[in-house]
Amino acid sequence: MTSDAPPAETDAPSRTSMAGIAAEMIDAEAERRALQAKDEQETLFADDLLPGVGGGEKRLSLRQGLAAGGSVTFLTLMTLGALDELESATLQTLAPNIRDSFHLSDGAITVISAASGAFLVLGALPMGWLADRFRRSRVIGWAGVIFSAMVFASGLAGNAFLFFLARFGVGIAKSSNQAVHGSLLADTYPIGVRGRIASTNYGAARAAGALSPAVVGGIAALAGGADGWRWPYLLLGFPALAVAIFAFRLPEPPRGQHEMQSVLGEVIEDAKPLPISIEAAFARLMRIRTIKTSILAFSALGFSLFSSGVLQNLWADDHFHMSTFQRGLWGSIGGASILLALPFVGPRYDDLYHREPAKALRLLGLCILPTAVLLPVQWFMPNGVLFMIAGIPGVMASSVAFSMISPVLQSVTPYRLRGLGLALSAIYVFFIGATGGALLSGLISNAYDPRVAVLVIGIPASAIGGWLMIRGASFIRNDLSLVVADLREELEERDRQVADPANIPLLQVNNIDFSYGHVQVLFGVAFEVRRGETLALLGTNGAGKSTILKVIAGLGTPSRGVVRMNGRTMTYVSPEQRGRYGIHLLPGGKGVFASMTIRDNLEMAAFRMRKDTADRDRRFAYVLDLFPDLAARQNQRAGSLSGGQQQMLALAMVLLQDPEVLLIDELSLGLAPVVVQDLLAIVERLKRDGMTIIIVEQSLNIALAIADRAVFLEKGQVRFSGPARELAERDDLARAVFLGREGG
Ligand SMILES: Nc1ncnc2c1ncn2[C@@H]1O[C@H](COP(=O)(O)OP(=O)(O)OP(=O)(O)O)[C@@H](O)[C@H]1O
Repeated sequence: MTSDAPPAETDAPSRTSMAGIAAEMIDAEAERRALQAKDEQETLFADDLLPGVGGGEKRLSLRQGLAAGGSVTFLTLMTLGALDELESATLQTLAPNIRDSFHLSDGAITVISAASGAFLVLGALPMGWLADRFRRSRVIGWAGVIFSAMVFASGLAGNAFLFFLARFGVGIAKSSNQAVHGSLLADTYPIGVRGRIASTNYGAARAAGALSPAVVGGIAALAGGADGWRWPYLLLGFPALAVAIFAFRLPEPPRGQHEMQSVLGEVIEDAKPLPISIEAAFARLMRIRTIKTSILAFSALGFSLFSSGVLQNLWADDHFHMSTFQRGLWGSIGGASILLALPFVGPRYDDLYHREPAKALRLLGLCILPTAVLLPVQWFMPNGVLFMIAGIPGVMASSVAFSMISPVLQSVTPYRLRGLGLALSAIYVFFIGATGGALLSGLISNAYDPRVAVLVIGIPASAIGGWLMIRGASFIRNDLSLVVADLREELEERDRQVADPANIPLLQVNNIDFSYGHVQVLFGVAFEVRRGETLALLGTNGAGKSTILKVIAGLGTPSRGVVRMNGRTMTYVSPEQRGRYGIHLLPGGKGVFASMTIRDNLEMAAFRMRKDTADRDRRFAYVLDLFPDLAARQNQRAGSLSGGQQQMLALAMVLLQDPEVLLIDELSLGLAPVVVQDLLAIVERLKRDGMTIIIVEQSLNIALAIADRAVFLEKGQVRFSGPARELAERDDLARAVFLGREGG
């Protein structure tokens, strides 16, 4: 083997000066920024190519849209949503009766009713996860069954604790509404009617919420007595159960079918999607700028919207001495005005989205913004009637904007992540927005008065919410273009797999962009590895070699692009799950527990196999046979081993996992040549045993000695991909490796 001595000693003087190095770093960063800016600009398709946009798409009436997916899904989910809302208002109306029945304090009943909202947020994540993995009709059905059982249980609860537990169940089950319904609706009905479907659903829920106090109060009064409050719960449980049982039979449409139809003209079905890691999904979703800005906008809006009604009533009572009836009347007029406005916003949103999606989002921003001006006008009104009247336009406009949260998110969320995307928004909007806003309003209102609370929170919240929404509008074209690009890539890949099913790569990365915070370090990285192949990843310092290994292992979520194993998408699969599918990473640096013995290190690594002792023994035998040095000194402390031996132990620990794809970051770094030779011999043996290996190597010679193919990365981009020996002939690239080592 030849030496890796750098051939460019003559470059040394210019590089050794600090100023030279600093200038080089500044240049490199400027180049990276330019690349990042270009990357952000690059993906812009014409409007006509975006899903649900432009002349090629037929305009649909709501009736036509519902007919396309069968109206039964819409009606069932709308009924479930309305029953949820009816139930939500039940506790508010019956709170005094329940308090007396269980001999609770005002504080305790308030906590119990507020807790239901928090449980709703708790349930959103699991519901979203289930929605992205399993038949949504089944998830909705089970959630409905639990909901009705818990509603019955609320009515039957013998004491306050059992009542609290029942509320817990109700809250969790209700979160299906946020996370699962939106996902199923998006895939059942065409893109062009999403706005109208959302506004109709919202209207039905609001109407049910408005009717609830009368219905619930009426039933409780009819039943009479101290336990009269139980009857509304017991009666509500029956229709909820009936609709839930019906929901099991709802059809399950292919995920993303309408985007695919619109963009590709056909539907690609992933019959068995791999489980999605919540962390990875959230990381990806928050990289989509339309999602990030609109979730923040709706959360800001939630800060003022959810507590404004209570504060308004408190002020009307304290300041204008309005009676309960008067306040109730104005509340109903306000609610009715929202119901009257909803039939306009849905069609308008759909219409604008069809023509130019950015305009649809801007419309929502423009609905939110005026509240910032209307609030001070309202809260300085001289009398109660004017105060109530002036409150109507702002709440009406903000509420109709709020009703469009689902269509906005549905449009840009990758179809595999719809459930989790909606869950994410529920967490932000209901927990941070509603609960955070309520807490803050409560604090300020206690310290000063409701007017101060509204002005201090409401004005900035509406201004920020509106501004963010308008800002989000400028991102949507790019984000929809990325949806198009991803779908096209998926179709190409599907066609390739159908045409040549015997030749599906074991591992594939395509179009990978990755950023640390705002700093993008990978730009459209793509390569493949076939079964049994050894691929060397080479490149200059900081080119992104370790980062792409992390992306393959699931330790980093790309902001764009796809990772596939055996042709199946695993971009959002957790690192642990990838380990189960056979992807294992030997990271660079120290990978052993220094204070533990070799044996204990290995035992730790084999923890996952503790139940299957036969498998565990087989793997131990294999690994100890590969590393006789380690086998001979199993009781020695790992920290007392040489660097090379520690590297062997780290490798042994990974090999215990029985990897199908082994990712090695910097096998030879800092090790003596003789140790490197030993390690290479082991890699050769692994190759013979059929293992697929991706190895990051600084040394070109080592890479050439073991790799079948090589990929050369520079500044986050693939500069070369091909047989390893061809890379050796590329003088420019080979030199870059040496210079990179020198410079870094
Ligand atoms: N955790 C991190 N946070 C922020 N930036 C990071 C992080 N890790 C790496 N980077 C940056 O990302 C870029 C790619 O780093 P990476 O470690 O993947 O490169 P590499 O090709 O493996 O380099 P080297 O050979 O020097 O290890 C570099 O500019 C690096 O500074």
